[in-house]
Amino acid sequence: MHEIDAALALCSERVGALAPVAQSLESALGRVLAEPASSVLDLPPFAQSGLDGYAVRAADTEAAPSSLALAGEVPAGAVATERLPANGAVRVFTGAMVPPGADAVVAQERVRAEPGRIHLAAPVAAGDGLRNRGEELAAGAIVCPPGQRLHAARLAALAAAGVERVMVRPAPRVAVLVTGDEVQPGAGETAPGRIRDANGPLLRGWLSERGYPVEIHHVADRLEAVRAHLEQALAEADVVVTTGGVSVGDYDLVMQAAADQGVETVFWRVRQKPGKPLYLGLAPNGVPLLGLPGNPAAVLAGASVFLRRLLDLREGLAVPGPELLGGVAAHPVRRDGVRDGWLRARREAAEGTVRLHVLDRQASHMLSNLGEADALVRVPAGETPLPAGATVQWLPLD
Ligand SMILES: Nc1nc2c(c(=O)[nH]1)N[C@H]1C(S)=C(S)[C@@H](COP(=O)(O)OP(=O)(O)OC[C@H]3O[C@@H](n4cnc5c(N)ncnc54)[C@H](O)[C@@H]3O)O[C@H]1N2
Ligand code: MOO
Repeated sequence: MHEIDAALALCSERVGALAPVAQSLESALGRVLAEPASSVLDLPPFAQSGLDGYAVRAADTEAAPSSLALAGEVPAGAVATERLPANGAVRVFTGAMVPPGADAVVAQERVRAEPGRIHLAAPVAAGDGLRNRGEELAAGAIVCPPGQRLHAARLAALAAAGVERVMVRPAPRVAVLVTGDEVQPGAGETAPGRIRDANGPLLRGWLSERGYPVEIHHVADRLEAVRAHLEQALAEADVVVTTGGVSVGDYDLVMQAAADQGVETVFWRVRQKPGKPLYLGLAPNGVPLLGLPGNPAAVLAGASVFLRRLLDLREGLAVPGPELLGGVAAHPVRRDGVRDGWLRARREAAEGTVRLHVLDRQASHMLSNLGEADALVRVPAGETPLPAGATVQWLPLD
């Protein structure tokens, strides 16, 4: 049996990133950068005013008080072609090009203006109120290193730097095989001996929420059926996930079918609850196969922790998830003596930390506390309950 962190480390060792593709900036939202993205422009691209005011030559204001003749206006977006005359000032606005010869901008609140002239009570220092060309970044400098996910703010930084196309890893396509003859997909009356499918909707939703294309297949508990679906999934998807059929029962066929497809076992069984009989295989074409146990709570924890890691690795993320946050237990927490737990909890923001209220109904086949739960708390195995106030790690479920 593998420790959680050792199993995650095996994922990182064995699972590689997808080949990069070129994409327009607009379509790259949420993708991971595969190559450094460098600025096309000097930033700022020209000497700009940082204020609404007057562009001046600092030396002309040294003998305070001073009086300067107004020599025109440059609104933002216009080109300043005229050189600033001696003892002159040019009206400028925030973001406007500063005329050649000016080396400072004085805020309009600091001058007394009259038609054709401004009066300054105090000298202006060279550089005041100016944004110099290239002072933030020179053209060619790296704006974003590879391995970063392109969220909206990063896209904005790249857009400002004149970047139009980026090399990114494509969103992994995920195939999900929901196994189990007892599982009844879709609507209608539930037949005797059968249960409603929870894992299909869970994984479809979890993946869709995160922007991954997903296909769900329901597969009968027959070796030929599992084999056939697996063969197709491994050929067409970038990550394959199965639910059910990874334990020791006579109808637990996933690992057998995987071996028949030449899939190598990376690990089987992790010291965690839920989700002990978790399986990771690697197909000859590099596609990882994550075998999640059928119990829906094990699927939720398996997606939040292991599927998160696999997707991030396929996308070449520099620091692959899951990203565990810090918090404290709001109450004493009952725990397993042997296996670390992923417990469903309600979180509450409190004085610079997050208090986690671990909920009832934690068994692996139960999902009904998710009406309330919005966090998954990692609780280390232990003989005694974890005391209230103990530091814990947790993951948001939303
Ligand atoms: N003799 C042993 N039996 C079991 C062991 C063991 O070590 N020895 N481990 C238990 C643990 S822990 C888990 S977890 C389960 C995992 O078993 P499988 O991965 O083979 O999953 P299944 O048996 O197919 O299903 C488990 C459970 O989940 C229900 N299920 C399955 N699919 C769905 C679905 N799509 N939606 C809702 N519920 C689903 C299924 O009906 C079962 O109740 O094995 C234990 N057994
Ligand atoms: O590991 Mo299983 O998911 O505990 O019941």
